[in-house]
Amino acid sequence: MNEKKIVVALGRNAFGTLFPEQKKAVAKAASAIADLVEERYQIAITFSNGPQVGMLHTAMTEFSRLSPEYTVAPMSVCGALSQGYIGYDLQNAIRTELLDRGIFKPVSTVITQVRVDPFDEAFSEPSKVIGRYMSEDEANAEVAKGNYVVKEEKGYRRIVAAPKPIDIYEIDAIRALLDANQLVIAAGGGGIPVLQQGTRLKGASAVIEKDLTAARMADMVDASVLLFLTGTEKVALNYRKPDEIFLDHLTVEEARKYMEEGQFEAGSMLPKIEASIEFVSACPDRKAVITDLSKAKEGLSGKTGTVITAV
Ligand SMILES: Nc1ncnc2c1ncn2[C@@H]1O[C@H](COP(=O)(O)OP(=O)(O)O)[C@@H](O)[C@H]1O
Ligand SMILES: NC(=O)OP(=O)(O)O
Repeated sequence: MNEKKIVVALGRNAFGTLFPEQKKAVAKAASAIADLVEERYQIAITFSNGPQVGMLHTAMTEFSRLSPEYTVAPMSVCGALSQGYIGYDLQNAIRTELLDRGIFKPVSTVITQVRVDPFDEAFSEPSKVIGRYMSEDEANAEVAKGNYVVKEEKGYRRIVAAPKPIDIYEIDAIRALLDANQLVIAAGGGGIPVLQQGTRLKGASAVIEKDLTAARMADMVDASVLLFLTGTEKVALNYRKPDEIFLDHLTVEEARKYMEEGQFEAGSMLPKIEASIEFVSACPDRKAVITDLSKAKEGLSGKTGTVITAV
């Protein structure tokens, strides 16, 4: 048996946003995961939730406006809803894909809480983009409700705080499932952000960057590979410029240098690079791989993707 433990971080293109869209999209992710199961990896999966958590929060807020007997759902609850709803579609799709290939392997989703620091500066500087694009009028309405928005090329988006993940409360359950060679989906959407108050965990109004939680989880289960399945086959320098070049390999030192040069876009490629640096720096045998969702197997075997190693 291949003893390699890997953590796979599935990006937004694995899901789409709306219910039917997501159901269709997860089939592709399920196929990528099944390929890795066939290679006999022990796999923990985490996933994006930015569009969905925004959609759920808007829906729940509107619902409470229309039916005042229902209270507004806090962002942490919407994070939990998104974990359950995306996890459900994903575990179902993976189960079917595996059975169609003649493989029986239990797949489960763990509702996962992640500790954040109440004094994290992110709480006073919202930066995490969630939900769909909005018109200027819709954006103004959000601001009037006390929410934050940012203007992007294609319109306005909501932004929320993205505190750093510190600890994963359900890590023992995740480890136990991995050790039992079961497929585990955990810390979806970066995990539900919680503040520890004695024995109580209080949901925080935030959405954690899932790339950073993926690195935390990969470290805590002592994975040898952290695999980001996203929308690009390789990381680029001079992204989308005439002199764009795609990278096969990055050392931590090179990655830090390019980060300082501003080569990686905030909120998209930058957190993957930061997460990769954090994960591989802790142990020289580890590697992080960034590649396209359709190239999972090739990325892991070193045929494509950008590999990040300590040296
Ligand atoms: N330097 C870069 N090299 C390659 N892709 C980049 C770079 N900077 C930004 N990107 C864009 O970032 C995307 C990945 O970020 P994003 O879609 O936010 O992540 P996720 O797939 O985890 O949801 C890529 O598909 C690509 O379009
Ligand atoms: N939680 C999170 O990082 O989601 P996105 O990848 O969709 O931004």
